[in-house]
Amino acid sequence: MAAQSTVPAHDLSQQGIATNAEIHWNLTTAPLVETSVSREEGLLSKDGALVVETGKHTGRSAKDKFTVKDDTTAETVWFNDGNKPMSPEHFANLKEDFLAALGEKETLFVQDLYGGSQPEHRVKVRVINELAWHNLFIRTLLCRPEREELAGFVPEFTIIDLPTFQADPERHGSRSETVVAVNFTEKLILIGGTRYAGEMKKSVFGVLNYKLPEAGIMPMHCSANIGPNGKSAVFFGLSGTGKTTLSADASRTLIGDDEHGWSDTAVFNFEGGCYAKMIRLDPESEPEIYATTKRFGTVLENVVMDPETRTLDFDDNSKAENTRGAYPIDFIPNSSEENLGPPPSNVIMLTADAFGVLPPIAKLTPEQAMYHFLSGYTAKVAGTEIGVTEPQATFSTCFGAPFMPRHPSVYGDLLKTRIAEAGVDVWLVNTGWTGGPHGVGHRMPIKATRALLNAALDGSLKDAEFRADPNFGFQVPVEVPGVDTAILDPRSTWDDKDAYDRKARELVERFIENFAQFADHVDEGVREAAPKAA
Ligand SMILES: Nc1ncnc2c1ncn2[C@@H]1O[C@H](COP(=O)(O)OP(=O)(O)O)[C@@H](O)[C@H]1O
Ligand SMILES: C=C(OP(=O)(O)O)C(=O)O
Ligand SMILES: [Mn+2]
Repeated sequence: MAAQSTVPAHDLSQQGIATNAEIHWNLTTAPLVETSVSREEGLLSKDGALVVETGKHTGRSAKDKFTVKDDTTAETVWFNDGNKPMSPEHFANLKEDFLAALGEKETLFVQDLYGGSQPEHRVKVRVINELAWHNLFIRTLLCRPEREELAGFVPEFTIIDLPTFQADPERHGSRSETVVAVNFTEKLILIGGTRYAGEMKKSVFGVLNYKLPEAGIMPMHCSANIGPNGKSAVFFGLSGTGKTTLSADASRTLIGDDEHGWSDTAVFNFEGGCYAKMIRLDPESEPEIYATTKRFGTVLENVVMDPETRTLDFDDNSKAENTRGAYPIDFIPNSSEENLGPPPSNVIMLTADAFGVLPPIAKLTPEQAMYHFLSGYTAKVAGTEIGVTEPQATFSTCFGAPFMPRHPSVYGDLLKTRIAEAGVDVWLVNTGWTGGPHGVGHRMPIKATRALLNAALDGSLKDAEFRADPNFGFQVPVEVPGVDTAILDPRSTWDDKDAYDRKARELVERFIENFAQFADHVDEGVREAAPKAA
């Protein structure tokens, strides 16, 4: 029995792709799971999740990402070490070899999907996969069109994803056999040499981050949810800072866990699914995410499973530190049906400070908000990017430099306008270390972070007594009901106060050094919002 759905009028041949492969168009979850298992791409867990391995690449290959530099992008893309240029000639070679590889496949899986839940601002994306489980992944992660929309679907962007492709640095201008190449003129993205599925969803993110500012929409690397009072909050943060974990909260309606747009009328999800870290997943502090691991339709990457009993071991990091689970957004019980909410009333900036210097929460002025948004400080936690094996302090502008094709001031100006228009409150939240730096102290308890967030988001925290942080100048609450007062003052949690002061000065120096590149792009108020050197 062939699980075949209608072939869209605009098929691959119309895109210049010639192949004799059997093409599976827009298969739904069940046939994709069946096909993945029958092709031995993965195994079912005892509760029905599909468990797969990604092999060598268990995280994004940030250093292998390229954007074609041509007339479209020369002036609009901010080329730098994280946004590396590729010549049109190298891309042409790469495309030729990708098309040749497609021609030789026996089977291909294609999904037509949307990036973006707000109809006026979404992008139509076609994803062509050689692996059934990759096709299931991207169908799970992006927004799924209604069945009747598929026959007439004409993609704007196309992603060709071939994990078995081996790039050749000489012929393709790549750095290694792995390549993620984005061409904004041809609206084509080529992903080769990696089975880490997250590359696909983050590529669509890059497309929207490029496109939406032209329409005045602020694209954001953030999670988002809606409180019982009907007000939305967004949680900016780099990988590992807690976007996914903290946005899944029984008392709030989830909009999305990773990528959103802020339009005049809404905060809307770019995606239709979530991609959670599974390592050491604790059913008590993350019950909603834990429950998704026991469902048919969830895809688990690199989670270790007993091949006989098919039970999962979330504590085993022998395949990866960055173990992942992909599930549709409605697997989280309290999630928004429309995948969107009203424009945010609160903006949270999450940071996982490995120095243990920043307080667990602070209130920012609009100028401090701009300063911290452009700085994008965190400590990268092991796993999501290759080569990062222990936490390391890093500045990634807009809390998402690898995904932001344009100059940070483009996104900064959008945020500034949005914050001013809506009169939103902005908070900096440290989900990182307390009681000392990484290695001495410990990670902030999730319970404490949640309690502080709830106080900020229900408005009660605004009535607390605040003190100015001596190093950063932002306002830190002195006491919050239900939270251990001691953790509110990071210095008090360190045994060695001199050591704290030294580390704090070191961190301040690093902020100042990093911000120099933005000084000319911001007004005096934002420069004034910087921490002061000793
Ligand atoms: N206080 C905390 N707040 C948020 N996450 C925490 C905290 N302490 C530990 N964690 C862990 O840190 C990780 C955060 O990852 P995740 O929520 O996936 O971040 P992101 O979505 O921003 O990449 C999770 O594994 C979570 O269990
Ligand atoms: C999917 C990713 O996002 P995050 O770690 O922020 O959840 C990633 O960085 O590969
Ligand atoms: Mn996440």
